[in-house]
Amino acid sequence: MAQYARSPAVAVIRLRNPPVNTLSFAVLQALEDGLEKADADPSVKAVMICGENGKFSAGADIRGFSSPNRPVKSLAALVSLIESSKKPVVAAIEGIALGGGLEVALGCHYRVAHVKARMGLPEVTLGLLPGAEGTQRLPRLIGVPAALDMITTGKHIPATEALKLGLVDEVVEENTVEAAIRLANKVIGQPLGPRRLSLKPVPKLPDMEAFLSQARVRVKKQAQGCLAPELCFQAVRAATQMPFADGVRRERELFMVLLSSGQARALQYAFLAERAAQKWTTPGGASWSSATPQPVRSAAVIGLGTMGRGIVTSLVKANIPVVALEQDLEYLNTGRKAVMLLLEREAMKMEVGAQTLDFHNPARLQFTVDFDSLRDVDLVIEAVFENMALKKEIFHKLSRICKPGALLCTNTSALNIDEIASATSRPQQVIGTHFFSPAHVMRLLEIIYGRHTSPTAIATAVQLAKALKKVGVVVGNCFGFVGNRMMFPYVQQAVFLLEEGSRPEAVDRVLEDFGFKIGPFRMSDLAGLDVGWRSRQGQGLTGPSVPAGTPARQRQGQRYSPLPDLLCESGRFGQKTGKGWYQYEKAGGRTATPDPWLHSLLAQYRDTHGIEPRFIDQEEILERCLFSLINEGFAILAEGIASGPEHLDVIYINGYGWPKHKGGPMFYASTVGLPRVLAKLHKYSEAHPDVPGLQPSAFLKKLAAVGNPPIKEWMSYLSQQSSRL
Ligand SMILES: CCCCCCCC/C=C\C/C=C/C(=O)SCCNC(=O)CCNC(=O)[C@H](O)C(C)(C)COP(=O)(O)OP(=O)(O)OC[C@H]1O[C@@H](n2cnc3c(N)ncnc32)[C@H](O)[C@@H]1OP(=O)(O)O
Repeated sequence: MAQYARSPAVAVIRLRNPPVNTLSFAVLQALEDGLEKADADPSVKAVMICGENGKFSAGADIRGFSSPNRPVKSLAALVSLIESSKKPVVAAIEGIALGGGLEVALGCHYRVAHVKARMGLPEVTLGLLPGAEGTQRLPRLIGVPAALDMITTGKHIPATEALKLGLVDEVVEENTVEAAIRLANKVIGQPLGPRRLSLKPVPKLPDMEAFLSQARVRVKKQAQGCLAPELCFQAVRAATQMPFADGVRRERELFMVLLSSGQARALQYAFLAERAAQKWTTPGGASWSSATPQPVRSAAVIGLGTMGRGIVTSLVKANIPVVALEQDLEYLNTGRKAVMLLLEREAMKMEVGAQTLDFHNPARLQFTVDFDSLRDVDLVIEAVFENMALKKEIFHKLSRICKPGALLCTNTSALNIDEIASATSRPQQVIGTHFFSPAHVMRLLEIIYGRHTSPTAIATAVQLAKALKKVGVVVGNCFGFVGNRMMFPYVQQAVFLLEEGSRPEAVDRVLEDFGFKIGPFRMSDLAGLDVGWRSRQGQGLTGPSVPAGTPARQRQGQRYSPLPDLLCESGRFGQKTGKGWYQYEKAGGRTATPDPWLHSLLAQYRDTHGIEPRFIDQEEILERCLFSLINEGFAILAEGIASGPEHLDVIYINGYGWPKHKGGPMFYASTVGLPRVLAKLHKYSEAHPDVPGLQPSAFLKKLAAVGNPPIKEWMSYLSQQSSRL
């Protein structure tokens, strides 16, 4: 757990807890034992602390925070013990020093970092604050503005920046441990008082009060309903107002508030859910543990519309050479200009000193209208618009042109992967890669395997997601896959609520107050109402293919709302036309204003269809929208489309603006309590029997019958009893 060695006057304590040297009880105990041993040995003149396997430490064990057997051993006491050592202690930081790991380093008298190391106090992203005196030591070391920035954002900073801030004393390109031992030998006998951060004053600012009050406004704005950033701010402010010991007491009080909060539980769950979702499996038995990805050394993107441009940008940023293809020169030139603009913006955003984007080099980025240029690429991503016939034509061509091992990806948000694959002679290499707009910004990549997709193809797509710095979530093939399939009932409820008496701005407000970045109507306006309209036309739900005599508000015996179709028929496609569920300052405008035209359309519509409008309260809006989405999630799990609730939550947090501090829809359901979700769905489905999305799924009923089992146990109920579902 921590190895003790000598070199010769320097005691070397190596933290050892693979894979990232988290500070378990055993590690803390071993560290304490090592310090005592070094203290007791007169031949030891200095101590050096480093981590096993090129990593200092990722901090406290996140799984431990929610465990009833949480270690009682205080990390803060150990950090104080390090600081009070009479022999100089040097930290050798390789890889990462995060959270409690960095706090240990702050207790040391000197810090040496490898040039590739990263440091940070990411506790805020887990709903916590640096509770081992980090909020008191860091401002004393690097000043309040920089400390506040690190602590309230949780960002990781590279060693070079840490050196500039004064967080580390030395940055080395070679052996960090040797450099730290050298430094330890050098400082033997030097006074330690000035190196003990708890004894230092917090550096003054010309007007600390003014700085803090502006910073507080900024922190609050960025927090978007999250409690931890505000409490992190309060802890750092305490450092500016109180002596060290009092500041530590304040830090501890604030830490305890956060530790017991639901937000911290949700954020810690979200961290672990993201890791769990990387461990994909399919019902056919393919799995992350046995599948090997193919290398992707070059890629092609077909179609340079909004999605294609973002995908090209993403690939270039990941240093993967790209061939970008369009159907003709006019589209190609428009696409090329747009891609270059995106890349120039991205290059400007890149860290100073980071590798530059090499996008002017034709060997890295080539534009073409010639399909033959795709002959040698390792992977193709087709990103043309959602039209099955067109996609099949392209895949047929690809299967003739591309080299035998090439992975063929389709960027689609709903279309059937098997049907697309059927146009090729190699369906095992066809896979869905559903990017989210803007594709070079959004973290989510939904990876959809078809009936014939090989495990290698899945593993390669997952590897690609990693290379693009995205979260790849592997899911099965069904209409809308996971994200959009769960979104349909949610948006449907939002529209039904309008029919019954609500307004877009009322529905959006409730969901935005809940924490969504954007409510369903503002989201539809942003995405373009015509997208859904085309899809409904394709499904025969609206347009000339609807049989004469079909009731306006019914399709196949189920409730249907033609309201979105009516808007599209009046040319209201959302932001792009300046009018949708809201009005905008101009076509392409972004400021949504409630629209009296729409309000009178709603009034007329209700008159026409004999609907008596009623007041709909916030609770009903929230429950009908969220619980119908969650209900679909349970159906998806029961069908084996996703292998666990974590997958659904990761998709919603990273692709649909679900508030991370509420853990994702399935986690949220577990916090509400499954019996309560079920009871509400029963209530609403009795009131609206013609809405299948409100009828509780069999899996939800099964789980709720047990009570409210922990989310990590849900899938075990399914495998035991799936035959009866
Ligand atoms: C009376 C109450 C007393 C309570 C006592 C509490 C005292 C509290 C005092 C101080 C507060 C200190 C708090 C903390 O330190 S919180 C932790 C802060 N650290 C982090 O947030 C780091 C999180 N980890 C990461 O960012 C990354 O994992 C990474 C950069 C370290 C590595 O990234 P990558 O190489 O991409 O690998 P993975 O992310 O896949 O991780 C590999 C593996 O490691 C697991 N893991 C990583 N960090 C932790 C961790 N801190 N705790 C537990 N597990 C961790 C990760 O889950 C992966 O494992 P897998 O899920 O099994 O695959």
